[in-house]
Amino acid sequence: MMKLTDQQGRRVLQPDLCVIGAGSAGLSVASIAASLGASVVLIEKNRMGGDCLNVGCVPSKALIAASLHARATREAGDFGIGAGEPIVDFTKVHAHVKGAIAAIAPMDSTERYQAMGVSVIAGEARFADAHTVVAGDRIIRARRFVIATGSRPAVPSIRGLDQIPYLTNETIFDLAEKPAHLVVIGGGAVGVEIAQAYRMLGAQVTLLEAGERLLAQEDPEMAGVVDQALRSDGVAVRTGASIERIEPAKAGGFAVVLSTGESIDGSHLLVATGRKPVVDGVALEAAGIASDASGILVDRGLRTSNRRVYAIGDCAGGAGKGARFTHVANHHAGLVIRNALFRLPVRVGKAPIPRVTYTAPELASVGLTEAQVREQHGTIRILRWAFADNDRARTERQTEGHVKAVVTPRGRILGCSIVGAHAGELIMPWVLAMSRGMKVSHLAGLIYPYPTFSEVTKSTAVEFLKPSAQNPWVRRLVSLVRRLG
Ligand SMILES: Cc1cc2nc3c(=O)[nH]c(=O)nc-3n(C[C@H](O)[C@H](O)[C@H](O)COP(=O)(O)OP(=O)(O)OC[C@H]3O[C@@H](n4cnc5c(N)ncnc54)[C@H](O)[C@@H]3O)c2cc1C
Ligand SMILES: NC(=O)c1ccc[n+]([C@@H]2O[C@H](COP(=O)([O-])OP(=O)(O)OC[C@H]3O[C@@H](n4cnc5c(N)ncnc54)[C@H](O)[C@@H]3O)[C@@H](O)[C@H]2O)c1
Repeated sequence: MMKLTDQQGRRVLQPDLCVIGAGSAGLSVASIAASLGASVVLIEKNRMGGDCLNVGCVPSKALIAASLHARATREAGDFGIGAGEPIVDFTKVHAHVKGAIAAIAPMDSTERYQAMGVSVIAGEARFADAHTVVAGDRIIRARRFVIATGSRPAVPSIRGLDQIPYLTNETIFDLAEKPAHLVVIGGGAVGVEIAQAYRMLGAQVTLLEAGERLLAQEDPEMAGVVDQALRSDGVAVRTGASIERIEPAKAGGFAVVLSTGESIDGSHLLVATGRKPVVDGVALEAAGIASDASGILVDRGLRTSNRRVYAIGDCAGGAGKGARFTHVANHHAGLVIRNALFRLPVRVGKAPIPRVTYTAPELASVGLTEAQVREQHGTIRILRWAFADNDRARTERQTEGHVKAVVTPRGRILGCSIVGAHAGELIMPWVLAMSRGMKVSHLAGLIYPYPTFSEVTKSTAVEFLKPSAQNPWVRRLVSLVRRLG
């Protein structure tokens, strides 16, 4: 990489790629580019690993893992194992969550990236002009820039909220005590995952969702199973909840007052009402980069209004706006590499993107929901298979949930949703089939090991073939062959 100094003696770096933000998106693009021999500068103003490692996927899944152990202890009696109400030490649960972060952190560390040949700069990056980024005393004039500044919690304007010390995903994983009564505002992925985890760990939990149902992006039939699971775990789920105000309670804590006049007292408040892209702090305007509420505006090639600059991951808006997941950030990174380093044309939005909500049972989906399909397609077939009819699920007493696949009459897969144990793992054959244009009959024809949960895929796919068994021609053929001896 070329290094110069400017008139004020500041170092000027001239790498192939300058990446702003070392979260899932930025790290991914930096590591692939470096492995291909490109010179890369990576700038991070806070913690390496971004949200996913520090305040998102990793701590939430570690918390959920602890909560599943608590649940398993409660249910051990069903298997003939003496147990009972688990003793949950919240200090140790907190240590486990932090331990999970610490175990993964070296993978995202400055040291590892520097060893790969990436120049890592700790500091805030700001555009000085269309070709230049400044970070501390460094000036970076890269061939291409990638903005990967992520997203932050979107906090709604509820009267009195600013008077209460509320939690968001940025602070809840620092909690090392049992909340007497956790009130969660927002029934999206963050809200349902954390509400259920704390409930399974023994806390009283109320979940307030303004909409008519939880997990609004998901098929209502499948999200309904998660809703029921939360309720039977003892989470007080309140959909259609309109919050009037929040005020300090006389006995300490706070009271959430609904528009019905009902008041709900709580000790800890989690705000999980969505995310908004980080578009400030980078001086986008200095580089002629447009943004709006959806994020930094990009075209289908993830390029911003400044052709030398891409925006990827949670901060991408326009044609790049969609599901905000770590695997989407990684996918964006791959597209940018192809375009920036190899000049290959790329198009975001083509690949089927799976999504998983890590509740118990998990909810995983890919492609279109039934309602979306009914808007766009004529005749369709819905295939279902219940976990209760899977032998492994029966042996493990995990019979809750089902698979629902939406296919065309010719067997093209338009979408699949699975709610049940290991749904996040079980969705992958459906993702593969959709990505490669395979039909549902291909999934029916595979050999699945017995007894596995993955047989739910075979059973669902075989449902597609069942009407053929009733076909009079098939029956005539069978009787003809029988007569041949
Ligand atoms: C509670 C929770 C649980 C989640 N669980 C999952 C999950 O299970 N699976 C999943 O796929 N996704 C999950 N997500 C979503 C996932 O965390 C995000 O999609 C992912 O982190 C996006 O990566 P990113 O790189 O775009 O942004 P981020 O991870 O937010 O990284 C952006 C980085 O840019 C830095 N930055 C910002 N501005 C500047 C600047 N001017 N200069 C230098 N650095 C800057 C920030 O400090 C940050 O480190 C979860 C999110 C939350 C909140
Ligand atoms: N398992 C995963 O992959 C995972 C887990 C957590 C988060 N995420 C990512 O993070 C994103 C953000 O998650 P999220 O759950 O914060 O947002 P979300 O947008 O998915 O859900 C927010 C919910 O809050 C509700 N809401 C908004 N204002 C409200 C109010 N005043 N009162 C009551 N309810 C209100 C909305 O109706 C909505 O249902 C997700 O879309 C996803 O991309 C992914």
